[in-house]
Amino acid sequence: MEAIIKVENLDLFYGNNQALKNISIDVEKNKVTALIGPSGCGKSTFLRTINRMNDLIDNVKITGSILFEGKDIYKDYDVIKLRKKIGMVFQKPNPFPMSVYDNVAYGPKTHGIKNKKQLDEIVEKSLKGAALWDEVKDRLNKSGIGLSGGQQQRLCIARTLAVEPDVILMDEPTSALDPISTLKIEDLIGKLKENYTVIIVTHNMQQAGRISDSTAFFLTGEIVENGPTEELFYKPKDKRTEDYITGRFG
Ligand SMILES: Nc1ncnc2c1ncn2[C@@H]1O[C@H](COP(=O)(O)OP(=O)(O)OP(=O)(O)O)[C@@H](O)[C@H]1O
Repeated sequence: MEAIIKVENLDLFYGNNQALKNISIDVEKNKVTALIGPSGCGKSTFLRTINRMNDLIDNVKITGSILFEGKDIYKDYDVIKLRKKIGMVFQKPNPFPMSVYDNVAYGPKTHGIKNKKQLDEIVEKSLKGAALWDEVKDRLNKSGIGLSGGQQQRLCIARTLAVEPDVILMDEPTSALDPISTLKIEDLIGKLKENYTVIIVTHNMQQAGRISDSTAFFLTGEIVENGPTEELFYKPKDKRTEDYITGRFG
């Protein structure tokens, strides 16, 4: 297996409150890794450490290391460059209040691409990559906010793809969506892993089972167990994992 991200002995404190405890995990390239666990166990906090989103929060202290392609993201990386390589999709679709086209072209433009033909190509490729092109190709100049919730979330995925990341972090990307839109995003995630590495926080264990190759089970800031999704679901090594996946708590 090829690990694109290696997390070693990661601790994170919000003030005096330790939210992540000695997290170590290898994330495999071109796979989907799901992060599961009860509310407040640190899944989102962990996801945010991977593209340094916690840097924006006061009073956060992080020790240990996260290596991305062998480089320490807290020491050897410029944060803007890092976020270009490691993109993020949030729980609630958050398109910018601008046209569908401009939503997708925004990232490449900020990274210096000005040529209209090149931008057109990026927009089309990204919308196709997010399985949205056919639905919006005739309304590229209409507002992104006018799309349905599921389309908005795919637009946000297209926006992320437009800057050609290697890794896509997703924080409960379907929790605000109806079942049909959810299945579309799940199908899409299955396709995305051909070209990208996906790490997804989900509350929905069926979803983790359906879409992920590996799963990490978090509990009170620690990873109790992680490994191939089937093993974790059907042959958990730790009693706490078994209790959680069989619905005994959480
Ligand atoms: N900005 C913050 N400042 C202080 N404490 C925080 C902050 N964000 C999260 N926490 C705390 O860190 C712990 C982990 O929270 P986090 O949101 O990472 O958990 P989670 O597993 O993603 O939960 P959920 O599934 O409910 O989203 C919680 O105790 C939470 O209260």
